[in-house]
Amino acid sequence: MKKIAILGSTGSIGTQTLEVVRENGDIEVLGLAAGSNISLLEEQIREFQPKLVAVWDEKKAAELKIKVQDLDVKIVTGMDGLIEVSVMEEVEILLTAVVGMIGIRPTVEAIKAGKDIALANKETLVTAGHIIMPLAKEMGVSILPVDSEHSAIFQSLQGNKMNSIHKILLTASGGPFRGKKQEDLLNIQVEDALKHPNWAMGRKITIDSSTMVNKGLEVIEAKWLFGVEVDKVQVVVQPQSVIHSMVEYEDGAIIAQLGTPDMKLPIQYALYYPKRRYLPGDRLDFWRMGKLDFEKPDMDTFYGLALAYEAGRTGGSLPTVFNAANEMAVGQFLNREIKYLEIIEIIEDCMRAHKNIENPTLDQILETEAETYARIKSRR
Ligand SMILES: NC(=O)C1=CN([C@@H]2O[C@H](COP(=O)(O)OP(=O)(O)OC[C@H]3O[C@@H](n4cnc5c(N)ncnc54)[C@H](OP(=O)(O)O)[C@@H]3O)[C@@H](O)[C@H]2O)C=CC1
Ligand SMILES: CC(=O)[C@@H](O)[C@H](O)COP(=O)(O)O
Ligand SMILES: [Mn+2]
Repeated sequence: MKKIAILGSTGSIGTQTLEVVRENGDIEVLGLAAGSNISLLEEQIREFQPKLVAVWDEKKAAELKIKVQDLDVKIVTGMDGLIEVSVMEEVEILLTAVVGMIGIRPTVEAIKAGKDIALANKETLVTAGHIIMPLAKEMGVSILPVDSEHSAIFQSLQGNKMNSIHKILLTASGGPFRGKKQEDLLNIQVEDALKHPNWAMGRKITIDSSTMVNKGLEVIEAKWLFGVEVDKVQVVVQPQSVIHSMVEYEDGAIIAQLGTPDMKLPIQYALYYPKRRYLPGDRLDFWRMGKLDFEKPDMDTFYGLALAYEAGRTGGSLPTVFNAANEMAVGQFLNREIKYLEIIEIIEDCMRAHKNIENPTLDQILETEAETYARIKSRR
């Protein structure tokens, strides 16, 4: 039995991970963590019987304790709780699927404790990749990508350890507003932005896909996972989301991973790497698929992507500003406090105001996050 813990078990990736666990039957879930959805957590506890469960919200944790008092499970709270789950002694792989840079400290502590990381939580790598990747190397642990594009790149790199990457071709759906111009986006409502053309995902990443900030975060994520400069990562809009990403080698050969849009494949690949296992679900049918399209991203309209390249190229604390500003601005948009186009205006404003720190420590990253939040709050 493989032993895992999951941060963000009640979310889109977390629940799909538990489906993979259920379908395979040979993975033991020792720890779970979530924010506040205790009704789903109770169901998960009853089905998977973890030893330790972290709930961010203290009141909800107290309610959950009462609900599961008939079971042998310890409930912990807050950041200490998240970390306790992340470093559980018997856990081999920690799947990180919390949303946002809240995942940094648990991920760092898990690596220090020698756990392999199946990483969906891209914001952690975007902001702290310069700490996480060398630490993982030092500790001899693997960072296994779960994000679909990075899993595709990782799969396309298998058997090519001796060959250097000429270019990464990172595919993008283009989101629900592909082909639109700034003036078309003036009155976009939350419901419009939450309609992703191909993927069913959590709310924050769905908004990020619509602004193409998701692709920007993924460019920086690729920089850290695959050790390439951001300018070697070319974004290719592939509206059908059939080609999940590609690697071009020095001889011009391009190797890609294709499939239906189903996150269970990258999740399962990360959990069983390097083995492939049977996965139920739809297969690509080339006779019925229709045509595949390819486009250049419109970085004038979706200039959050251009800002991400700038942040990734500059490095230091600027990617933290890019990410933190986006996290808060997306939250405000989802709460209907700001207009859609303000998301990117806020990111740019925060980036322009920031004095970059070249090689920030963990504390400096968290201070930069707090300063960015304070700047955004002072706008109103
Ligand atoms: N969904 C997808 O298909 C993909 C997602 N990703 C990445 O994976 C990550 C998760 O995304 P997704 O599953 O869509 O997000 P969701 O919003 O669906 O889920 C987020 C999860 O994190 C939990 N959570 C939130 N805040 C805290 C906290 N403070 N402490 C503990 N748990 C917390 C939530 O708990 P609760 O429900 O109780 O609030 C929930 O379990 C993101 O970084 C995203 O970018 C990457 C590729 C694809
Ligand atoms: C499923 C996944 O990995 C998401 O990050 C997805 O790729 C979002 O799609 P776009 O950002 O390309 O619209
Ligand atoms: Mn992705």
